[in-house]
Amino acid sequence: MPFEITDDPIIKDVKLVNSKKFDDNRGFFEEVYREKILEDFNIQNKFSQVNLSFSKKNVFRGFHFQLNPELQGKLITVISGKIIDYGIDLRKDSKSFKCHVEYEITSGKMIYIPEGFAHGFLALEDSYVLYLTTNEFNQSLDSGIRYDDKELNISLPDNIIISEKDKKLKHLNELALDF
Ligand SMILES: Cc1cn([C@H]2C[C@H](O)[C@@H](COP(=O)(O)OP(=O)(O)O[C@H]3O[C@@H](C)C(=O)[C@@H](O)[C@H]3O)O2)c(=O)[nH]c1=O
Repeated sequence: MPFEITDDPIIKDVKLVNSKKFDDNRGFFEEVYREKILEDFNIQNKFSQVNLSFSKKNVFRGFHFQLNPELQGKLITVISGKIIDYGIDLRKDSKSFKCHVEYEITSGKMIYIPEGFAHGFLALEDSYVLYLTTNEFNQSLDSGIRYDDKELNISLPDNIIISEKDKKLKHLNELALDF
């Protein structure tokens, strides 16, 4: 089995994936995506887009989500560097509504954040982050929550670097969600 896949203990739909790494004197090999195996573990396995971003140490991107009818589930990994990845459950009928997960992700580890979640990450080092999304990007449906919203119970360091766009995001209680 090329992957070890586990559920988050609280928010079961969030999955942690460890890839089997084949090291040899040339370097290493590992699989990033295999349709059938993801399906067996209830990870939505039809992805429409693959993204790569580079973030300098202390950059925070988030907390982002795409609105209906083009929600985005995300399968996230790190090519080099180290991030803390966050997923916030925004599904109104979920027992874990407004709860979040946070995991350190490095090369060889992946996290699946389902549709109906906001997503963000903090770069603990200069980091290349690669992620697949279940729907294509649609700027008119792009949305997000302010990084410092107290309701989220997520405390980020004071020295984070964020985009002008992310500084202007709204608080959770100002957003109309229909997930
Ligand atoms: C996300 C995205 C952005 N863009 C463009 C829009 C903009 O001009 C530029 C930078 O966009 P952003 O500032 O939104 O990039 P960024 O802050 O990295 O946004 C990403 O953050 C992480 C946490 C996610 O979960 C992603 O889904 C996405 O929202 O890239 C695309 O063309 N396609 C895309 O899929």
